[in-house]
Amino acid sequence: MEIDQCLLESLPLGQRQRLVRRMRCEQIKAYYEREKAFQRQEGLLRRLKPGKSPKVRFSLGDVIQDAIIHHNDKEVLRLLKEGADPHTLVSSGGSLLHLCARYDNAFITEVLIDRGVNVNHQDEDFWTPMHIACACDNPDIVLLLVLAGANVLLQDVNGNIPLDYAGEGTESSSILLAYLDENGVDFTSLRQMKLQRPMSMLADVRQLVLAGGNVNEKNDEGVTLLHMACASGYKEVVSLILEHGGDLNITDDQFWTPLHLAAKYGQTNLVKLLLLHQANPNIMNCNEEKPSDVAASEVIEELLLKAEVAWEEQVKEPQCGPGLAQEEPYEEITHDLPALSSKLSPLVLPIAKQDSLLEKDTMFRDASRGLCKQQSQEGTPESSTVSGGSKPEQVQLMPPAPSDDLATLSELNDGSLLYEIQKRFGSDQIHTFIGDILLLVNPFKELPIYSAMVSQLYLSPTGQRVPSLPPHLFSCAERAFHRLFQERQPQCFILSGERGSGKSEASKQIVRHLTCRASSHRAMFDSKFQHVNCILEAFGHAKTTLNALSSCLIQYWELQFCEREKHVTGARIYTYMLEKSRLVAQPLGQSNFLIFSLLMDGLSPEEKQGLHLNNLCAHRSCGEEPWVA
Ligand SMILES: Nc1ncnc2c1ncn2[C@@H]1O[C@H](COP(=O)(O)OP(=O)(O)OP(=O)(O)O)[C@@H](O)[C@H]1O
Repeated sequence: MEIDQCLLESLPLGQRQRLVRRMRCEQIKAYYEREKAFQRQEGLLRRLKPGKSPKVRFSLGDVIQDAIIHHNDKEVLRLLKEGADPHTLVSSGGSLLHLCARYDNAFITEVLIDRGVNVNHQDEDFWTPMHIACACDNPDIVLLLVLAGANVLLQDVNGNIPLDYAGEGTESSSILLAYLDENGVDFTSLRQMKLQRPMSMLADVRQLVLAGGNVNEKNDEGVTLLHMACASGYKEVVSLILEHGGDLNITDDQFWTPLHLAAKYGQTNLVKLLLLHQANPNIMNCNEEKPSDVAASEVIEELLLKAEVAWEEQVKEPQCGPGLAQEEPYEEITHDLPALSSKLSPLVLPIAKQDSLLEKDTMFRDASRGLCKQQSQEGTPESSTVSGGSKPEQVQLMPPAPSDDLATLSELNDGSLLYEIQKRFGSDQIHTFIGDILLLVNPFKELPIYSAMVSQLYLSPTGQRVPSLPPHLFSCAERAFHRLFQERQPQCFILSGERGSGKSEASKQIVRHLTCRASSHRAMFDSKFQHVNCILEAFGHAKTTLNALSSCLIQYWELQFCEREKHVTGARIYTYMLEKSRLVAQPLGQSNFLIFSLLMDGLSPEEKQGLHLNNLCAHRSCGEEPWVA
């Protein structure tokens, strides 16, 4: 609408105003129409470009691993065509063939062999694909590898050949035995071959000694020849090193002595030999464990405990002379080493995690034994509530899975996240990492995953996640604990979720785990926390429609730590923001603070009478809800 300025000025004021208002309205209308048209155009463009939403991109190497694991063979072929490298290495240092062997993917095994992938590639633990195929008893893969010319005599880090992992009577072992037989390899020569490793180490050490070398030389991690020989059970090498000034009590960077390693790896005779040479059984490693704490068998543990006592006595009265050496001459102990736990067979874990699982398995046993010991020593009622009885605690922890950290999933959208969480929940995996955040789904049932023994398992010297253990609240507690010292900043946990989602339970577990760090005062802390929780729950919790024990207060816990020894030394609790209004008015279907119901349940009729609490219905502030104990 165009208006001549002179004409406008000549008009009376009222007319002028009306005209200008009309002009404005038309301008605004035009503006809205333009905007609408613009938005329509934008929407159309967006629909025409559906791929524009932000997406996480993974390398071809990552995607092909996932496709192999899930037997998505077409996808593997497509990725190889797109340029994915068939020689890609996986996290354990193994090849894609290792993955195929583990997940029984025969089709892709053939494809990779055709593409020239090294069938004898060894991962960090020197496992070849054949080792894995045998351990998982995947005979198709064993056969394909044999036909492809794989070397069936390659030894892993423990000197085991694939046949050592093939269960007796399995198809995999039959294939290998037939193959070895055809090639004229008998068991005597196999045994000789297994002896080669200690023999070559013995020859190397002899040469070193002859050349005047130092047998106590350490590598980058502080490990000496004696550590290696003890862990592997090479007795002659150990004897030779000891003859030439080997330091029995030398520690590596993690403060492990040769005795620790011999004990941990079940080398009974070496434990005995080292003790006879006066190895100190009381040295602690970085986890504050003595060799007896990491012993792989009861025989070893007994030997070490006896030696500890003898050592202490000798320190007190040096004239008594060496304990064990005088009492018993060295004799070989011929007993079977503890077999791999059934947890490792059938193999459900990436091979690189086997050793750490074995380690954890030993820890499970140690922790339960240690706990029983602790209970019998303490014998207090509080200590028995920590683990609930003298028999070893039941622990149910799942093996690590790709979905442990949802941030690493190749497909990230609402659907895939929900699917994974539901799947995990179905197998009682209530904890899941999403990057650094821990997601916890309330199971509404007791799971054996919060015991003191599990706490022990999650203790970590650095606060890093332990790859062989599944996501857990205790991992987060460990991280915070270590960051406290690394960053010298107070740490806090933000527990967020709707009513009844499990925040209070989670905070209790975190505090309980951190008290594991309280060293010798642990039982005292546990008992104090239980008492504090009773009081908090009584005065700060009430029944709501979603939660029979809903917290109506905000709590603030403060734990104090000793910096030098990294132990919890004290704890204080402040209670902030009590929902005081609940005292006089409760929402529909909810009750007052639990202390009232506890009073009603606990008081004798006389006491009730004294407090005029005879007729519950007479007290308006008690609400209509029945009392909850
Ligand atoms: N990790 C868990 N394992 C087993 N049961 C759990 C767990 N977490 C919570 N629960 C169950 O769910 C109930 C409610 O949990 P909790 O009181 O911790 O929730 P909340 O988030 O603190 O609720 P509110 O916000 O109402 O205080 C608990 O009484 C317990 O029965």
